Amino acid sequence: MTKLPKPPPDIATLTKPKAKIELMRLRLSIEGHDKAYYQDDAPKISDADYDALRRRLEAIEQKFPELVSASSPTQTVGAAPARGFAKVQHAVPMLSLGNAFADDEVTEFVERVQRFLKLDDVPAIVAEPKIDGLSLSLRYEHGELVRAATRGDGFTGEDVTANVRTIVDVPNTLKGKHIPAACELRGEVYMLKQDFLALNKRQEEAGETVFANPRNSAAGSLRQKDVEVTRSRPLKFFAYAWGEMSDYPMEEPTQHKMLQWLAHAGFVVNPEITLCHSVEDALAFYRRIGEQRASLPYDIDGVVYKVDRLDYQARLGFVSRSPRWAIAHKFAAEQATTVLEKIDIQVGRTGAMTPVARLQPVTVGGVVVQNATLHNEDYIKELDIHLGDTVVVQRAGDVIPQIVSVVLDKRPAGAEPYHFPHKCPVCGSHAVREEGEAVWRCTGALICPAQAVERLKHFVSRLAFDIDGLGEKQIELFHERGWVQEPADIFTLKSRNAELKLEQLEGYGETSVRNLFAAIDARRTIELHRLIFALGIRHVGEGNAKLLARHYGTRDAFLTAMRAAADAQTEEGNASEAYQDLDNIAGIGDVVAEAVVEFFAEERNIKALNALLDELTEVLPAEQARRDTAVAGKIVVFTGSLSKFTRDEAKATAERLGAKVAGSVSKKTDYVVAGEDAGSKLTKAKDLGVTVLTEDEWLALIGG
Ligand SMILES: NC(=O)c1ccc[n+]([C@@H]2O[C@H](COP(=O)([O-])OP(=O)(O)OC[C@H]3O[C@@H](n4cnc5c(N)ncnc54)[C@H](O)[C@@H]3O)[C@@H](O)[C@H]2O)c1
Ligand SMILES: [Zn+2]
Repeated sequence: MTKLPKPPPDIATLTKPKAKIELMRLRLSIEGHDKAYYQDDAPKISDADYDALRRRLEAIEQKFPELVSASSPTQTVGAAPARGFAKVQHAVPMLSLGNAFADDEVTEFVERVQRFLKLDDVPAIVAEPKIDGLSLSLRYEHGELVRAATRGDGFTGEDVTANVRTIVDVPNTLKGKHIPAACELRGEVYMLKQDFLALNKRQEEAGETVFANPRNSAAGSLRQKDVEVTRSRPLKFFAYAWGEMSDYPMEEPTQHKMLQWLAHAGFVVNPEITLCHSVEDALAFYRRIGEQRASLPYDIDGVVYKVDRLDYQARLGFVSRSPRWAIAHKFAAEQATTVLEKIDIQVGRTGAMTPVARLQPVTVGGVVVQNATLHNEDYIKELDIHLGDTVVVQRAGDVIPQIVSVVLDKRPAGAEPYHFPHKCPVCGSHAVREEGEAVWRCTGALICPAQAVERLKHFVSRLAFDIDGLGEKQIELFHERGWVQEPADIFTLKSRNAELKLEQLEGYGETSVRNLFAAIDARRTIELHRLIFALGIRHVGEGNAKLLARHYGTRDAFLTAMRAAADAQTEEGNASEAYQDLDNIAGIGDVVAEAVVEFFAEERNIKALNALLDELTEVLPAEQARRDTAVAGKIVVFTGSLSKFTRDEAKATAERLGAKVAGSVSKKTDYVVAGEDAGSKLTKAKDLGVTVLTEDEWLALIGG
């Protein structure tokens, strides 16, 4: 018996108010996933899970038709064109397809067509593999390609003409005699599985985006702002449809004849496409292609059946978002069962701990799977996973394999439930899970090897230690060589250089090494807020670091208070005076205060911090914000390009004089200081009636 996660409430018993709420929730969720999928080419859930959300939405809307609105996902297609692309209006909309999952839904589709057309016999039906890519419309005028557009929201797509000209399968000029004066020819851009794997490997090595599956990789590659990037990606194209046709290139056109014409005109048409004369034929095609699925060189996610005769298609027409003359018969998610041997915790670059199931290798849809994601602690609890369980693994839509359920009957006697570790497996620091969050995070910000590179990069960044000549690249190199593991190591490079010999590194010489050491030495004196920010404590950005520095004033006052708060921390929480004092700082909330205390409660961090402090000569006390200036207590926004001072300088000065510098304009803003080419912030300031100052006026105001 298979245990399914979270059975949703039964639709039959759903009341209207409850339905309304659930519809709202489903719509928001679907819209979010649509954006991730169509605009960002990076889905967050599997297609099967997404389809389940849609099906539930449809079922509820069917029960309460009065709750269907025009903006419901059941009435719309895809997502609006993304910013950064010119928009193209489709002469004939590009729609979606209705879905069938079971055989009898296909039978019903054909019966519906027959009833609509009043036909006694089953009409001829073209069965086509449903290519898992993205659809593209190509406009030809007098046989020449003039414009290429993505589907977008069905009515308006993105102009990708320049990119499409790099695709070999798309002819620039149509061949043959019967070329319509104007036509929009359509089909699917896709990527071969092997090309997708090779591309991902290259991307991974270069530290670039890795795609979840060939579809996203095709979409991401086509929708590039830089044509050269698209050119470097191996995109392919199958033609299977059209939009506007000024006239048809044949008498009594049919889907099948049109496909042949597309092939003559110079397109690649899928070789598996078959003309069927009965539902049985169509289903046999579905099964045959389903068996071949894993060995086909490209991904397909089902079969599309289309009524062959175009005059029938025209009579059948459309319902909201899809044609009545076609339907997509989807393949079920690919699943298999196997044994979960153990669960490993992977620690990400910012300390997030992700559980990964190690499985006995199993083939799922033609691919060997040994690892599957378990997302987080709650997911494991919900599925009630025990080590040694037999589990159902799914590779739906080819996202990372997931475990969807446990086969309880096969649970070995004495199998232990899994307890999520409260310690980082990489560095041993304690882990915390913040309220309202699903992830556990390692608190060893300063010392955890899994986080080291990210943390060290942060440590030397512009608003932290800002060491000349020590940027992200150098940090990566020094860390890789084992020379710098934690911040203090940066300051001992010089004393270890007899051994390290930095001057022998490629690109370094005596002078650059001398300069680097001088730059490091210069930072042995550092402002308190930079030191606090550099520690990389969760939720402590530049602003919070400044609040803390100003409140405590000196290094010693700060450290003493933090140690006191951390020492007084108990299982039940934080009740100490030191904690209350921290929590009461204006602008510092519970979340920040707790994160700070967690950092100081980890001995390993304290050790690393002390090692760092030993290397520093002086931590400069925070400058107290002044209260006696013209701008004390005022909220200021700087915008446009400033010529008299840099943005950082302007900010530092303003803050020293007691002003608060904000990033965006609101009713609370007192002054907007606008440089050249100030844009929307300036407009907004004018709209809200906020005082706008030039750079000179600002300087006059602060007496500078
Ligand atoms: N995982 C997610 O978060 C997420 C989010 C949104 C959509 N999706 C997935 O996207 C799909 C829904 O998107 P959709 O609205 O594009 O519908 P669809 O993919 O179900 O069907 C329409 C599309 O099929 C394609 N197609 C491929 N071969 C075809 C052929 N031979 N003839 C006609 N069309 C063909 C066309 O591009 C067409 O636009 C579902 O599979 C869904 O699971 C997933
Ligand atoms: Zn760790």
